[in-house]
Amino acid sequence: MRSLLDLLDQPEILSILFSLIAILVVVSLYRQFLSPWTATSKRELVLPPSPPKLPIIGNLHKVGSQPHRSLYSLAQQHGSLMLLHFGHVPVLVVSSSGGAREIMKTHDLTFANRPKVSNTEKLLYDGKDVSQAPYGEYWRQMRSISVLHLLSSKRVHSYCAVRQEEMALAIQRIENLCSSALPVNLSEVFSTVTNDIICRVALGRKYSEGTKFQKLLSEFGELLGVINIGDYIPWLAWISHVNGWNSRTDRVAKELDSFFDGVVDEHIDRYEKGCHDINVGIKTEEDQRDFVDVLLEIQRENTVGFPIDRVSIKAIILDMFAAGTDTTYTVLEWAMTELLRHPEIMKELQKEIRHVAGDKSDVSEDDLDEMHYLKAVIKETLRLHTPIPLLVPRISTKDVKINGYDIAQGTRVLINAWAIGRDPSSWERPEDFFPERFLNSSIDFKGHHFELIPFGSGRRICPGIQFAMKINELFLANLVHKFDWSLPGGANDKDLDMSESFGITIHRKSPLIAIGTPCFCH
Ligand code: HEM
Repeated sequence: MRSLLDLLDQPEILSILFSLIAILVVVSLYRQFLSPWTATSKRELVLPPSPPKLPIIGNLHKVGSQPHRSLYSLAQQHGSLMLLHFGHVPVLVVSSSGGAREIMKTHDLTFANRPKVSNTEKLLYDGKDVSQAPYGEYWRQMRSISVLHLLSSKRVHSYCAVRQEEMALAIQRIENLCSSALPVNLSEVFSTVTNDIICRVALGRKYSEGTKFQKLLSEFGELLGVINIGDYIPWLAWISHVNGWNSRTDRVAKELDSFFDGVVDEHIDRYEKGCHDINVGIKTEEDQRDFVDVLLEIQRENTVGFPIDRVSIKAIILDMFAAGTDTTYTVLEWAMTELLRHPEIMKELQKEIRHVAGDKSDVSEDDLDEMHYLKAVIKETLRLHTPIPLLVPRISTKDVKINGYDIAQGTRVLINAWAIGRDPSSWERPEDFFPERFLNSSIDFKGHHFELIPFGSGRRICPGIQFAMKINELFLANLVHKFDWSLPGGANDKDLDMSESFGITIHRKSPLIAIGTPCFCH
């Protein structure tokens, strides 16, 4: 003690001590008032559990090529609300129905925005479409135009004839193959039918370059699923140049853009020539125009209160294809896969459909209301094979507390709907394909039951649910009504390859090939 007092007597030592105290005061004031967390000091923040991270890349190495599966495994160890870091970017991963409710219901407004990533900026016209548009007036107007003129129940009902015609053509193609005892590439049939229906109602006609367009769309879906390292670690952005992702993204964006330019020009030409009635797509009593005609009219008459340019028109049409084709046909693909793996469920479904349809050779849309087992099969498919397993990412627009955890403004949110669909606290025998679970249950997929959210929920819920479901129900019903199905070469149904593709929408990695035998029971 004595020697300490002696030391304090020396003026140099005293001045060093005062400087140290001053530094400590400044640092603690900074931490209190100027650190990024303004409301609370970092010490008091309660953050969700996080797996250990590596320097620079954070947890990116844990994501892998099947993010819904790797994030599911991580959540088993770290919990259903888990904070990861992709490079320097915080990412909240939600894997429980309760957490999803917090994000998409309790705090829906806070999470109503989408994060900006370079792939979607390039591929989706820099957020001028509906799905990536920032939450606000532009998004509201674009979404309501799409709903009013394409996706509302009334509109969807008015395309009934288009669906029936396209389904009849597809069934005819299958019958031709079956009569020559040839296997049917069901994946291709499903994708063509969905694409043709959307083409006819949105663009007014089918396009002969349809196959090329379909290929482009599937490449587009794959690119949307790519994690671009530069979005998370900007100084590593050069990697996407070297590995070719950037040039591939640019090429796909350019080719799709020139396709849609052609479509818009064709519609403008037709309007200028005064041929409003040569539309071969939809013929409803009240309106013979297709969706592009409607968008061009809105542009000409400036009815939304702000100018809509050509880019907005192309973006909104692309959205309908991008969001509507792959997602819809993959449900058919996985439903038929599961039915082929479970012949007893296939038989039960055929029994219901053949009972309701009676002697009729085709199932009509009016028959569908009575087909409860069919609806259960589709729900079970959406639960186990959620088409967009991580939904479409959201971002928090302000600091918020979720289940007691502090979530900072700018945190990206991935909702693992695929994991929620197999959460044992919500589902018995979660890994089994068991449609009966829905027969006496009120659980639906329209965004109110957070155990089953394949279409999301809240303000940004998918507006295409009815559009997709009508196609899926009608086509699946007719397919199993008209044919008995088996695997080629007498393969065992349990051997069916179940590998998943890579991308934002998860479909089968290998196409679904099956043998159809026409059923003459009607
Ligand atoms: C089985 C078929 C489909 C599935 C599983 C599906 C799924 C989804 C999901 C998960 C979202 C994000 C929802 C959220 O953030 O909460 C979404 C958004 C969207 N979907 Fe779908 N979708 C399907 C069919 C369709 C169809 C047929 C269309 C139109 C033709 C469509 C148009 C859109 C649009 C425009 C958005 C963006 C909505 C917004 O951000 O406001 N979808 N969809």
